[in-house]
Amino acid sequence: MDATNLPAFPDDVPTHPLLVIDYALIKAREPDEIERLWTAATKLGFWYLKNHGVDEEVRGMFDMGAETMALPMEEKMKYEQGNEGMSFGCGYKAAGANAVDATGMLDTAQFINVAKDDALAWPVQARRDYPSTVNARMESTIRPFVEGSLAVNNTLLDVLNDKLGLPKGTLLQQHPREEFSGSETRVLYSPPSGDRQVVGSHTDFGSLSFLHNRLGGLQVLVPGTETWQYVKPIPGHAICNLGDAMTIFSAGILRSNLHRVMSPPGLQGAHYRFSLVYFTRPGNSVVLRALTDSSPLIADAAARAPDPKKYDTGMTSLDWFTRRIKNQRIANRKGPETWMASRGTEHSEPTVPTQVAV
Ligand SMILES: O=C(O)CCC(=O)C(=O)O
Ligand SMILES: [Fe+2]
Repeated sequence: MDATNLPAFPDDVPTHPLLVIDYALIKAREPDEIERLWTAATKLGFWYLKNHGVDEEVRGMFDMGAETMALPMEEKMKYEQGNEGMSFGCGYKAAGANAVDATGMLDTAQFINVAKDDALAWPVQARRDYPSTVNARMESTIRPFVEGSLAVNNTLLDVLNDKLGLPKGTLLQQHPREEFSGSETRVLYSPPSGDRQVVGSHTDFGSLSFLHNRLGGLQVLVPGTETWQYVKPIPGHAICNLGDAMTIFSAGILRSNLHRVMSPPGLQGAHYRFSLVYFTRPGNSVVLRALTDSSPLIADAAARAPDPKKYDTGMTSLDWFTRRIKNQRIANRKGPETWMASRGTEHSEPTVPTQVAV
């Protein structure tokens, strides 16, 4: 996709302004910028990130996505992720393989997902095999993008760790580089889809998503409102959002907000849409529960939570991820209960921390 030939995001469509966080200042542990990140992470769980330094790798990944999506359907289907949630969601996902709502409407997005474990182990195959277009760019494009995204996400986790009052490195220990996990990179591809949902309303499954949008279409449901609002892509700005694992670890202090993808608005809606994400997810064996033993702030939030059981899931990260992936596959649908079984932390009330001014 040549980003320079795309129409601009329309002026007359309402958007939700995210806070712009400067990664260079976060890396320098600048206190005011950390405070702004904390505000974004606790209030909406979405923010723009500028100066992240991964732009060149992002361009290569969009090319990899275009090359992969251009393969014959028959070739892509050899790598389809399957209905078991077992191949940890990795590989290719055909359009219409997932439900977008409780009625079983079908999604319109194709995905190519590459596991972090495979990108880092290449040329050794750690988890599964991929189309030739992925293999061809594993070394030159995918591994550098994964490394760059890991550096950014790990820095953000480290800063949030300290703000949550956790002992140094606690959050990073939930995401060991060497342990297999659901961490992956994804290129999404969708045709003009009119009023249909491209990706249904969801919270992200893991900890932290590092998203790159060129066309609009991403929408968030801002807490306290009932209307979906577009997030406008800004060149050079990534969009970061927190996932369920962070809400659970923090007993609701950090927010994993609902979002979905629609066709891009205005003239953009006539174009095929590509987007790119790196998802940081906890190690497979990590049990998803509030880190109450490690932080008084989290212990206090858990004690005040209306339904503390929500933050003691009894599930490992692998179980959580498999449950969500599997129950959104249309082939596994029995009825609306399958959709409900695919849901995340979206029904949690936010727990406002007592000791922190926001
Ligand atoms: O394509 C986008 O803008 C968002 C994709 C997304 O939310 C996801 O893959 O989880
Ligand atoms: Fe998402």
